[in-house]
Amino acid sequence: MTILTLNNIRKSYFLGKEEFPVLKGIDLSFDKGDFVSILGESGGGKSTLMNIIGGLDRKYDGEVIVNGVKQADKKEKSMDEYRRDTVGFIFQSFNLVSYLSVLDNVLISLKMTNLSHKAQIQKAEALLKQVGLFEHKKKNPNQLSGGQKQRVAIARALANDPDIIIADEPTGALDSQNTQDVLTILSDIAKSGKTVIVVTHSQEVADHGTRIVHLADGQVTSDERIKPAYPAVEKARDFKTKTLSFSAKTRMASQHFLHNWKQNLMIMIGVAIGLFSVMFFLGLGNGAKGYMNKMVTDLANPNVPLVMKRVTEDNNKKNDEAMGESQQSMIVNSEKTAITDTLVDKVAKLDHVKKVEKGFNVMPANLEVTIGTTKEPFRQIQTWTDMNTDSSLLTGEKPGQNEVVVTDTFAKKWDKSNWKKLVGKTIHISYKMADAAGKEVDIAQDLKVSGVIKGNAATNALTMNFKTVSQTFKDKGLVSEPNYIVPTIDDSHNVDSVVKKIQSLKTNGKKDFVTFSVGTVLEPINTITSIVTIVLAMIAGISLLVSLMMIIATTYMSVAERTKEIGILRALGARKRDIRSLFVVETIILGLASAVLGIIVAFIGQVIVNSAVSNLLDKYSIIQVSAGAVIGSIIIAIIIALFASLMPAGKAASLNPIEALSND
Ligand SMILES: Nc1ncnc2c1ncn2[C@@H]1O[C@H](COP(=O)(O)OP(=O)(O)OP(=O)(O)O)[C@@H](O)[C@H]1O
Repeated sequence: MTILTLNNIRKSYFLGKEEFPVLKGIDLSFDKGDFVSILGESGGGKSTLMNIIGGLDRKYDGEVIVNGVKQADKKEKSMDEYRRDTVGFIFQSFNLVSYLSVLDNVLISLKMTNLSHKAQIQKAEALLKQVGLFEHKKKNPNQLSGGQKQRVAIARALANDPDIIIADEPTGALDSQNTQDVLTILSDIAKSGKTVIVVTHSQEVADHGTRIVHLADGQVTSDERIKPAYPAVEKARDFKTKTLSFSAKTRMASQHFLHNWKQNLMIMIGVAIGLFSVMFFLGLGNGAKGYMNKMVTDLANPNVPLVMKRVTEDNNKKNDEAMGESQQSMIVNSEKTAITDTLVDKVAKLDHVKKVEKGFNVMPANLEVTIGTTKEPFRQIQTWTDMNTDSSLLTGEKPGQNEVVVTDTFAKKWDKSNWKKLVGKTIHISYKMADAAGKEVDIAQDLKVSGVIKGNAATNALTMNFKTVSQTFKDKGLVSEPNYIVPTIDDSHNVDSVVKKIQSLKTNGKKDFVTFSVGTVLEPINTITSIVTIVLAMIAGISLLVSLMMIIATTYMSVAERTKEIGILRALGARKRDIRSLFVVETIILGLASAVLGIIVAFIGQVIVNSAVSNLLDKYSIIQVSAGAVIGSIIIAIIIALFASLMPAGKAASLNPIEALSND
């Protein structure tokens, strides 16, 4: 019963335009249960013919008819399917995959079937029993003798239960005992109804078969039957072949990754250093920004902007320019800067404004504080509002009615060591203010010290509550309306929008207010920190480019080293894209492993640095690696790996299987 027919097969190789005909019209047919030896002189075209029969070579003229079906389109896909389904290869040099165990080598073929994982293992073990190697299933090919290797290769060729077994000099590398063993197995295969086609130089091998075909100079010179073909056995296959599954490819890729662990570890360290540095610098930027923000917001509440009367006549002036003029005018408490209740209401009615506090900030002439023999000039009188935070108090409390908060400079001048005792004492304050008409008014009052804040040479202020100041001014006939107000905003996210609204409030077409918030101070700090952080992270990121090159180079090297393996996989029926994904998946595993290593090192580094500088920064964590940076580095690692694998994996996929198999 014919399984394979070759009709007028012709094949030439070309060197430039010169044609070298190798097969010059081969007509042969092969029966089921036949053990055919193809004998011939070296260079006669035997291997070329085998490559055509095995579906590795598509560039020939003539017809190959398998099971009555002509190989018509000779497309890559149908040839892959043909190799997977119909033929099994046995090579002179065994061609086992070195990093896979004996069992896994047999399983490669079975991974291209729809058998369950368990059934695949059972079948692989049964095949290994059949060739007498079950006990060696866990060994690696390099732990086997030549004869044993060839028996593994036979088990692998039989795994898909193919109709045709093609063996190219299967005993060429074996001693006589192993040759006998292999020939017996091949005969048994033929007896099981399969067609065995063996290319050989050896008459001994040829005599073992049922038929000998002589090939010389690209033609069949004799076709001799020694014995009848073994009877065909009709046995339906209980599974189907299919393409290599993704999980099988991932498993193979991870097996190679582990096999090559030393080289991979080096690359991983390289990539991890890059990722670690990027994460570390971003973390430092985060921490530094957080620390500076904390410092500033500890001093002043960011949710409470300062609102002053806009005094400039020019509506187009930007807020920051207009503010200078308002601050100048505030020094003397004039009607120009007074914020009337109507204006206060306008702000209070805005959305997200919880409450509005009134405040004063003035710079009276001859402002002086006396207690006992201690006399100290001050610069400003300001009022305590929500802008001040309780944490700014070194001791004591915020000022109540007829109370005042002084600076530690003053308190220490009074008593260097017991300065805190100033709280509760009464101090005498005197200063001069000009009234609306410009006439000087003398003010003198005794107030109780309620607390002490850190002195600030620039402001050097006495802090009272609004009512205390306003009442004093009212009693003296001075402007008693606040010269600034502080709205408290419900949520920090709304500060910007409320501030913008306040800046655009108008009376009779003229803008009412200018504003100042800590947020505006923080903005440039944050911008600069972000820029510095990004620049540092980018510099660190350059090492990632180096890693990229490193991965590309090593993957190319790996493709070169594994050329033979690629040929074997193609011969077993793996598609181009399976080869590509093997390399891509392995590089992605490498990228992910590097990211994990980088992340672990970054977190260890974070703990070490943070605890080292903890005392300097008041227990603040200066390195703060964010979840975003962690996720980002995983993504970067995957992108680098993907990018690095594209070209080498493409090269691997496009290798010609015949050339790959003949690679030494
Ligand atoms: N890729 C190729 N390009 C050009 N010529 C080739 C190529 N492959 C094989 N040939 C030539 O084709 C002829 C047949 O080679 P082939 O390998 O089929 O011979 P063979 O009978 O298998 O020889 P051997 O017994 O030594 O393996 C040889 O002359 C060889 O030089």
